[in-house]
Amino acid sequence: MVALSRSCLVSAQAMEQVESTIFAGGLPVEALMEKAGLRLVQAIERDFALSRYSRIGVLVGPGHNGGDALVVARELLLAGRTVFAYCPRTPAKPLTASHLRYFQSLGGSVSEGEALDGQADLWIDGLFGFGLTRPVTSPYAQIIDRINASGEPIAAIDLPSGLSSDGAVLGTAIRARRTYCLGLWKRGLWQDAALPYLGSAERLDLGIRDSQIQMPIAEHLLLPEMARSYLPLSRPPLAYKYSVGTVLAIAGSHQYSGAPLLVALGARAGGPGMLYLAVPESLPQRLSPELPEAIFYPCPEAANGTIADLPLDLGKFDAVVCGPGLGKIDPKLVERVVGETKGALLLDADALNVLADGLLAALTSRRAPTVLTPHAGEFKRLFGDIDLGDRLTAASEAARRSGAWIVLKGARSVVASPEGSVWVNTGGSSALARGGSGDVLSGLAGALLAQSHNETQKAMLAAVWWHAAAGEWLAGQHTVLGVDPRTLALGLLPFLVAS
Ligand SMILES: NC(=O)C1=CN([C@@H]2O[C@H](COP(=O)(O)OP(=O)(O)OC[C@H]3O[C@@H](n4cnc5c(N)ncnc54)[C@H](O)[C@@H]3O)[C@@H](O)[C@H]2O)[C@@H](O)CC1
Ligand SMILES: [K+]
Repeated sequence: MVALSRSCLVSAQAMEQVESTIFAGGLPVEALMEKAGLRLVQAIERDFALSRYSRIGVLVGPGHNGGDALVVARELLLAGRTVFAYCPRTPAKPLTASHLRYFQSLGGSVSEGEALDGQADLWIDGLFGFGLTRPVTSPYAQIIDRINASGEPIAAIDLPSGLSSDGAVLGTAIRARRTYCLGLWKRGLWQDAALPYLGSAERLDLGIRDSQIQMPIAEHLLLPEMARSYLPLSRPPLAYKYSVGTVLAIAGSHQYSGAPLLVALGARAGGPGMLYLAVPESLPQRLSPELPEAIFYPCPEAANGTIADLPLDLGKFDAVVCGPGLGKIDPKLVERVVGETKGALLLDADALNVLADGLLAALTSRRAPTVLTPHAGEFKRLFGDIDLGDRLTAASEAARRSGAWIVLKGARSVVASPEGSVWVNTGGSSALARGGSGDVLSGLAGALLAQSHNETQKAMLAAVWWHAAAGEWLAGQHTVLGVDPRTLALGLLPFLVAS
């Protein structure tokens, strides 16, 4: 079991509660600040070859984030580095003020209003942490914009200043090279909106024990080691093809005649016992050479090249994937799929669009797990009144309303369970921002769902992690331009073997 402190995502308020538990337990705030500062110095020395920098500028804000920064500045000074503190306002918090005095007592130089340009070739951002409560204004906004514009690397303490701990960018924000989050992950760092500011992020452990995290935690990082531990799904020695998962994909149209192949290749990597494809009748002869193992249901076609009927029993599959490339299919067909599928049902792409209004009502009658995999556009059509500014809350609210699992795809995909848990994927690459990547995910997820006997959490967390991590891995080999959906699907298993 992964320690809660490693995976949990907290708001500023939750962090304050944890810190008050720590202080009430007897640790002085000064000690925690000193510990944070020393952890920061270690990490900064590890990540930045400090001897390469001629002048290190430490931005000191009015609160304890500034206090952390001054501990770092003092330790760098004592290590013989050329460092100065830039402190635009007298510190509001006494502890920060005393660290400023001590830094100066050691001969540390402090500057206030001078122009910043060219003053340093490495900046450490201690302006604001999780105490930021309103958009940054003068003089901080100008300082942030000038430092960003300088192009010099910035190491951010706890959060890039200007980013709220819930993820909203309040005005302007530091664009960090590296962000060192203290103690527990602040949830805002994992909203897509934070990505341009975060740089690469690391959590610095401050020795917070799970017992000190007393509030219920609903939001977690989808830690790679946790998702990886789910794969490959266990397979009993006495398996036979029908016992290890049967998955049906309902996909494709004349316009999107390749979608069924992408879904099937994604499913294949997931290792289902049987793979079935319900596609427009003109497609099988093109698809079957690539998919010798697939069993086809050729479906009558409508005038617009979409599936016009589904001549099959939808109740006999462990999992059904419906949506990729369906085009403007008759909504009644999707309603039939929702009504007649007895196993796990994953709805993606056009199945989501076509049912936008009627979908949610239809889902409530289902007993087996349902998974919706919208990207932001599909999400807006389905849940238009839910604000996507906070993707974690949005996915969770949609899951609660629909009673379905929600995979809100994006730079960092969010998985939300109907019971209220949320996971944010840590990986991902813009290499996957291509039509068809989602088809591969739907197929892979469907194959894992077919074998997971209602352990939907395992199947979905494994699928989302696997798909994104494989994409990153492949981008390393083919560049971000070279991960077309077919390369991705064919790379899923080689990635898993290598990881
Ligand atoms: N509380 C603690 O014991 C510890 C806190 N830590 C550090 O302290 C930070 C939290 O410290 P604080 O709660 O003092 O707050 P911050 O240092 O994050 O914010 C500074 C102060 O700025 C003020 N402020 C908020 N928004 C502003 C705005 N837009 N313009 C101007 N001023 C604004 C607030 O009054 C706040 O107290 C954490 O992010 C972390 O870096 C760590 O040292 C660990 C120990
Ligand atoms: K900061």
